[in-house]
Amino acid sequence: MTDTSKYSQLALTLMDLTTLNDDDTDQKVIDLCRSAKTDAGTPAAVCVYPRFVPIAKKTLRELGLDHMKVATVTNFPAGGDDISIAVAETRAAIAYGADEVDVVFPYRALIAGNTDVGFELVKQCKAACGDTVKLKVIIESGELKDPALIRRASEIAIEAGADFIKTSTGKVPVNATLESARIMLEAIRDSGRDVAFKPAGGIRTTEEAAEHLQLAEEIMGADWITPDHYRFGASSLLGNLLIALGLREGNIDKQSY
Ligand SMILES: O=C[C@H](O)COP(=O)(O)O
Repeated sequence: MTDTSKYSQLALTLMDLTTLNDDDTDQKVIDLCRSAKTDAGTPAAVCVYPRFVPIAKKTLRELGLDHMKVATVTNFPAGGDDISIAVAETRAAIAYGADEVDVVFPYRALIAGNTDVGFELVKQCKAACGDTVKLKVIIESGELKDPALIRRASEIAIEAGADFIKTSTGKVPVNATLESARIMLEAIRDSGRDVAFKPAGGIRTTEEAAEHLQLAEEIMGADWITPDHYRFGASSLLGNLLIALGLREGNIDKQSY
């Protein structure tokens, strides 16, 4: 197996196959779920807005893909600092049936020097999730910009109980970069805790996915990279991985998933 095939196959199984668009509909979410059934296996999860969690669960069940998780987003994408709103949205997402909740960290508050609100927001959202629902904390690294702030946000999220730390919403100019990924993976490694990582936003090509995976191998070791520890948040990567695996013909620039 070539490196390209190896990383493409691995990336596919690590993907949170995502649609988070204002014009999402039940049909678009059904089509997204259908696209998850490939000859190379399935992504780890689909990620949709909260109101689409029930249709995603139902569709995956009908497709025989119950093993796939349904993730959703809260406090998204603004990352406001009202803890009660973030917690209420997280509870509502769980009530809809979400297996995983991606909550946006109040990154603007951190930029303004407030470390407490981020800690408390993550802590209370994790308490709402309990042991069964995974909490992924989006630190919005492209807006934090300063490496020290990216490191600090990662540490706060980890200390407050995040199951995953995630780079980005995909809704700001700078999303997942290798530089931010390195800082966040090192924060996970240095914490000594069993916390996972999700680069998200702007990852479209097999080469970009492979570069992220090689970085994770360097910092955490190849054995660490499983769906319990690593996800790609991506809306336009699957088609390119399938082309790289020889399972789909086409031009990578034309892929919708
Ligand atoms: O969490 C996932 C991101 O919103 C997806 O971003 P993307 O559309 O750039 O792949």
